[in-house]
Amino acid sequence: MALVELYEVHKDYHLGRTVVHALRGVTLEIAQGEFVALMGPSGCGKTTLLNIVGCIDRPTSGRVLFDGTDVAGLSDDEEARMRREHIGFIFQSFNLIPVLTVAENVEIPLVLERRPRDERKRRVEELLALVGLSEYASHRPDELSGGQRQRVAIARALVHNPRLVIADEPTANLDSETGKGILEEMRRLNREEGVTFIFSTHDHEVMRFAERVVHLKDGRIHDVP
Ligand SMILES: Nc1ncnc2c1ncn2[C@@H]1O[C@H](COP(=O)(O)OP(=O)(O)OP(=O)(O)O)[C@@H](O)[C@H]1O
Repeated sequence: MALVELYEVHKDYHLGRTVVHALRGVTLEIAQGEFVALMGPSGCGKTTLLNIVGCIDRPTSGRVLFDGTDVAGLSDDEEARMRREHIGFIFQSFNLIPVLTVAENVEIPLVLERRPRDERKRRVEELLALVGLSEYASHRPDELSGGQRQRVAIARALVHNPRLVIADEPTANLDSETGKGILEEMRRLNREEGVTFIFSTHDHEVMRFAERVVHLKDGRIHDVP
């Protein structure tokens, strides 16, 4: 059963009189439990596509279904609830809240879902251990390196057991060993807990971890022989 379905998705951006065709008819299905890498050169539309898959942005034309529901038919509130409960995000620019501690940043999705305090504490500890940041729980993001901040963002994306995690270049700011560890953890969570992952990358090394690679070029999916 497909978790996400895109049919003939186009996305145009208007810059003054110029129209940028960021996506030019993307049809893609992602099944529950898949581990998918989205590869392609800078500017080919990876971030645009991930934002549409994650219901952060809407297409100019075409259809997007999440778990069989046409996203176009949802109100803004319903769409926000779906994102909050079922999707975790990892961005290139970590998007951490600077006045909160590392543990509090990771806890946010659980607070939004009103999970009990004990469960929140346990999950946050588990996730910080998973990304190797247990001893930084009470630090603030500006006391961490870029790589450590991204690992906090990864812990936050996974903490509420989402069905889908969308990661825009999750390893771009990590050294190769740490990046490998993060991908192995993502793959483990994918296998053991059935979380579906789609992540973008430039890095061909990353392809070793993906069970499926989708190649994007000039806003279109293309097959690589
Ligand atoms: N908000 C926007 N307004 C105008 N043009 C945009 C906007 N966002 C993206 N674009 C354009 O759409 C195209 C696709 O951009 P996108 O960020 O999706 O590519 P990408 O493959 O993620 O690139 P990178 O790997 O460098 O992050 C590019 O030509 C970009 O300049």
